[in-house]
Amino acid sequence: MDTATENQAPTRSSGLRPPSKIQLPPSPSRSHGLSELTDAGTNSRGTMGPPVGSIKHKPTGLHEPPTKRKTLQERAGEYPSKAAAPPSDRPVNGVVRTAAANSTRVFAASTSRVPSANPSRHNSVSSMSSSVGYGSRPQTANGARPKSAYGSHNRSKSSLQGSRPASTVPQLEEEQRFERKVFDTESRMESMEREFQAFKQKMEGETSQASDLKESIKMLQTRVNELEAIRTQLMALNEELRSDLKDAKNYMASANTELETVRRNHSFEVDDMRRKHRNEIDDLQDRYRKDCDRTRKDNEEAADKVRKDFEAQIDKLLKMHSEELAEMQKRLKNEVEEEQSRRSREVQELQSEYSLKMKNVGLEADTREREVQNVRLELTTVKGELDRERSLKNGLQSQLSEATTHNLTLEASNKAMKAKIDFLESDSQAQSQAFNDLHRRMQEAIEAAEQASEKLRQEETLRRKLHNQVQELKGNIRVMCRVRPSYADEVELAKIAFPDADMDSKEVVVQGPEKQTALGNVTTQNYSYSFDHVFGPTSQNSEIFEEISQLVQSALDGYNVCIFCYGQTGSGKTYTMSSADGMIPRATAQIYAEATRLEEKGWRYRMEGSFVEVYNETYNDLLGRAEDLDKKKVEVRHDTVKKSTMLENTVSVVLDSPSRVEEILKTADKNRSVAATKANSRSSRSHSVFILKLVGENGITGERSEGTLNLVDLAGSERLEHSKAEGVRLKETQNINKSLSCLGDVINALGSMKEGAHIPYRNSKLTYLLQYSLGGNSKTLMFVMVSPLQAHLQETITSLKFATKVHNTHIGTARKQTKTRD
Ligand SMILES: Nc1ncnc2c1ncn2[C@@H]1O[C@H](COP(=O)(O)OP(=O)(O)OP(=O)(O)O)[C@@H](O)[C@H]1O
Repeated sequence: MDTATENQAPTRSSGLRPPSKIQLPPSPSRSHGLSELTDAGTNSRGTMGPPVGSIKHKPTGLHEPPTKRKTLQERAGEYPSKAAAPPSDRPVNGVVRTAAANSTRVFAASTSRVPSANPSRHNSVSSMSSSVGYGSRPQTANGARPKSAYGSHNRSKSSLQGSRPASTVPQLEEEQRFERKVFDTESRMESMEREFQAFKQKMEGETSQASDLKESIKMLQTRVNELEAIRTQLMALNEELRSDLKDAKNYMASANTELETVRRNHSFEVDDMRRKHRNEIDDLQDRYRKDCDRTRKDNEEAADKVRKDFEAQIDKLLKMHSEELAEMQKRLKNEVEEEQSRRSREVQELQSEYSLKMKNVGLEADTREREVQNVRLELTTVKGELDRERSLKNGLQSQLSEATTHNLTLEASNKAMKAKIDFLESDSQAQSQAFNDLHRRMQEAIEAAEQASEKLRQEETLRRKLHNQVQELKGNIRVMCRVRPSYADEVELAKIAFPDADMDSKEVVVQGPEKQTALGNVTTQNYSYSFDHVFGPTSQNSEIFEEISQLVQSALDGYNVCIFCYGQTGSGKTYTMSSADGMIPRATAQIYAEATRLEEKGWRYRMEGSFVEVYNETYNDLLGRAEDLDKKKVEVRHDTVKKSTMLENTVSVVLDSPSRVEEILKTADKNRSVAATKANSRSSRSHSVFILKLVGENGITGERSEGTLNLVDLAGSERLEHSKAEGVRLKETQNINKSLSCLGDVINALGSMKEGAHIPYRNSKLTYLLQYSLGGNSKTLMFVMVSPLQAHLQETITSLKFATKVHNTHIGTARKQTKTRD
């Protein structure tokens, strides 16, 4: 309601000076007439937010009611326009109606009320209204106010009742009082006028503020418009950016596709390179090994031959020489002896003859002298005979000188013989010189052979290193798959394909079971798996061994190696592992051969084999007595420092010949078959672990290596719900499943291993036993065995999934357990 309407009401009812003269300035905070502006201000704030402090309610100096004030319109309706007020349910109007109904009474009360020292604004307006209300009374002299109006007011009642005139004097008093009151009222009106002027000024100030506000609202609206324009621009920009983003996303997607293609190509290339590299390394190794063997053999043969030739030649020469010498000496000696004896015999004969003749001559001379005495005549005859005798003596003397000459000749020939002996002896020196020469050359040949051996030793060390690098390149956990052949009576076969059998042989595709779709169509799904190698049904154990022989070599080189066969019952685990030409006999045969070969390089190996089974989460010694099975407590101890495992209460066999392995396998088989009478086919229900400890020492280089080869034939992996086992079988199956799942957990944990992460080895006896043969310090190979039967299809798919999980696991680098002697 506008102020005009507000001011008309009292005029109509009272006839006093119309309060319409009082131009109530609009005030947003105090006046009801300004409530619209206030509302507008509030609205503008509501839409624009709090723009300026000027919009805040300012204290006016007037007292404000603690409660919500009535609008001017409401106030106007209180008295004069009560009849015109539209009926309304609103509480304000109700108040207005109540006020209108009691207006007479209210105004009467107001006249007697002294302006409060602390009037509310309501009161101030009331007082203004009351003045108006008071003025509205009929200006009669008697002031005949409705009695009820006074009577209804307690406070007024007492004062007015007591002063009510009963005659003219009191009427005069009443008029005087009335005039006084009129005077009071006028003076109050004046003061109110002043107050109103002040108020008006204030309101004008407020109005200017409001116009400022409007100005600022306008500015704000302009700003809003600007902002709106900016928003539109931004929206457009946003659109552009969005389309750019879309383009970028498209570009990213195409780039990603390209990248993916490039990456795939790259990975193909890397795979190809790796494969090529591996093949080259294998070829090189083979060639190198063959070359080494050939060189070594050639060297050895050449050295042997030369040595033997020399020795034979020397022996022969020495023999010939000594024989010849002995013979010549013997001959010479005989000749000399013979000649000497003959000469001495001759000299003796001549001497004896001469002495005899001299004796005879002396006797004859005696006889002659006696005869001279007797027969002087015969003296001349005797003299002639004497001359003859003298010439004979000369002849004999010449014979003696001849014999002496002959003796001298013999001596000369003896000397010549001696010279010949000397000569022969000097020839022997030449020969011994030749012998020395030969010896020296032989020494040189031996030295060369030793150098070649040393080179071979160095190359063996290099080979070990290269071998390990190759193994590391292949990864420390490898997974291979083998599908066993079917038998004649096995007719319902699963569809298993080997797409790359002619190339790498790494993939196997299994056609899944038939499924019916919602539309009733029967569909099948192909499951493709990829491993390090896939062996088809025609593969032989020898081919399998070719793939693992390098791991066996690693065990000799000082690594822990674990090879295990995983798969359901009847899939070929035992056939692969422990049959007559399975991995265990082949591995031990290779180890023997290799250990023997390494002997010439200074290595001496000690091999010890144990065979244990894990049945129902208990260890059993398969090399002990059959009756001790399930009774004797086998303990597994770990040396955490040396990172090795010891078995207590088990028989360990020193393997000093390949035939010992056969014995071990037979004993284990016998023990298991004895136990099988108690719990069906024991081999299918337990894990068997063949443990071969290899300790090598090199006397030349001082190296020492300790490796372990674990060959594990796991229990059948069929699922519980599929096996429908009960009783003992149920317990067996539960234990098998638990240990197999623990094995998976351990491999999983090793794959995702962070430094110091917990590996749950202790969760099963199997993983506890293999603690140091799985993981960082070992090389692991898993064979997943597959049955070709359709009936086993689900188990086959489960096994292949498990194997894929293992295949995707990367286990840290293996460490060699090699020590160097102090
Ligand atoms: N590659 C193969 N070539 C020929 N015969 C095989 C082959 N693999 C397995 N067999 C035969 O299949 C049968 C089951 O094999 P095997 O006993 O090795 O299975 P398994 O997985 O060890 O079973 P279990 O878990 O019961 O010990 C045997 O008769 C075995 O001779």
